[in-house]
Amino acid sequence: MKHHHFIIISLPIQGHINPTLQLAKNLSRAGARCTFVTTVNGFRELNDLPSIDGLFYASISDGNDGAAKMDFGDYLKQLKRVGSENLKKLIDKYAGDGHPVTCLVYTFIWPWVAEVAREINLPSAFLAIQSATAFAIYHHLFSINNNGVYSSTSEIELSFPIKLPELPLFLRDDIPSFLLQNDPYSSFMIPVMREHIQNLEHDPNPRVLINTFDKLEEKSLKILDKIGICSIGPLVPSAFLDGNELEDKSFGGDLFEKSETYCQWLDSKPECSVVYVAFGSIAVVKEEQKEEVLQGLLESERPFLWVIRSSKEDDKKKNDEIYGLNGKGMIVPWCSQIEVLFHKSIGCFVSHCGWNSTLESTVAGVPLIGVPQLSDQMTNIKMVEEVWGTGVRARVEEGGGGIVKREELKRCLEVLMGDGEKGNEIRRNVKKYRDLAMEAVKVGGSSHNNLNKFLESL
Ligand SMILES: O=c1ccn([C@@H]2O[C@H](COP(=O)(O)OP(=O)(O)O[C@H]3O[C@H](CO)[C@@H](O)[C@H](O)[C@H]3O)[C@@H](O)[C@H]2O)c(=O)[nH]1
Repeated sequence: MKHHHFIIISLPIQGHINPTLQLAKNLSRAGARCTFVTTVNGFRELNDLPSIDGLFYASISDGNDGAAKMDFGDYLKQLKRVGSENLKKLIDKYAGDGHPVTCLVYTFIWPWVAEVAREINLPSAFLAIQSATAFAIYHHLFSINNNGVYSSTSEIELSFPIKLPELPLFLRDDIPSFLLQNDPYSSFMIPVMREHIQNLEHDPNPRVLINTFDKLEEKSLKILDKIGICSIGPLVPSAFLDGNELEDKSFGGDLFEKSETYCQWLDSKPECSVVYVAFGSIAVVKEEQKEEVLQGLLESERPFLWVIRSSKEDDKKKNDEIYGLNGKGMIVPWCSQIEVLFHKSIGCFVSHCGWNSTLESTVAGVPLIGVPQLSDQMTNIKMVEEVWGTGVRARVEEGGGGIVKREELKRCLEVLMGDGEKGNEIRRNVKKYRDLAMEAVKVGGSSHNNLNKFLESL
């Protein structure tokens, strides 16, 4: 194999860092040199960075090293302006040090990295860290070649349902929320996604690596064939895929401090009895929603482990005081989610359905109850419920302010953890997709082969 040096670049957001860093680990293990890059400010926050031969770390300034509060739209413009100059300097530095960079890999929000690569004559690859289905929707709306409705402007009202070959019909509630003009993120996410898709369309040799696997999203991947997509997922620590307990047991690069106390508590619970609840690293869950979840969990009388983000020990104590759990459940500020999902006591995952959480529950074989909050989470739960049959979406009542009520959560828990036929069917599907995920990543599997083909193509 040619000696590669990849720069792999990610925003310091947990849902972006985890798959990106995992790809860097996988490429390093395959013999390449990889430098994982994020912003100066983000880099300071990262804990437990993995130490692996061939894996290095660096940061570039985005012009906001003091992390001053900024409008996100303005921040993205600054990131492009300052970040592209600093990225070029970093690449020059490595050339001078005798480690010339051979490929730039970038994730969501960094579309301009492809332009930097073109300018200095390097290949680049886009690492898509959401589902192929969400990506197929972006492609449908933004593609110039397909005359997408958002390809030149976002002023046009979308009409529903959105039809994509061989996929279910997508209604307003099923597409990534920032594609709707009244969404608070739409004004900057729509231009960014347009830039991503159209950059790939203008590239004579586009390369897209996506964190999914063929058998999970065959039909969505087929739609994306023309932009050089190949599935290389699930990107999760290898110990959970090959059963080698000794190495690679966590993503590393945590932005939040993990609690240490929950493992023993989980060990004390019967198999498949615990409800794990977590809403990822971005969504701010409304107090009213938290109260409904809490009451639903308490009334369902099942033990639960709930992540309520907070980095301070004080806040953790406060949580316990506020919620008065009396040992019925446990609230932690952060945990190693992948380890929790693989714990034998976990019976179901109440999730916002971020793409990483959705994939991790698939690999761990844990059924999902979706309480989507924003972004691609709506699309993910639609696929979970209607295509894969690996979970259910908790419904909100009309006029209910978008809040899932306690009765609905109890109903879903009964479906997934009770012994009815629907629950049995969901558990069978979960097992099927877990096995297919394991097949995809093993030597000779589709994701394993695709990563090798990518390396050979450079
Ligand atoms: O206590 C916790 C909670 C979460 N995680 C990890 O944090 C990541 C969370 O990622 P994800 O489930 O994708 O949620 P977000 O962090 O909210 O991710 C954002 O980014 C994703 C990728 O673009 C999108 O799919 C989501 O909708 C978006 O909210 C996962 O790897 C989890 O294992 C932990 O390790 N410990």
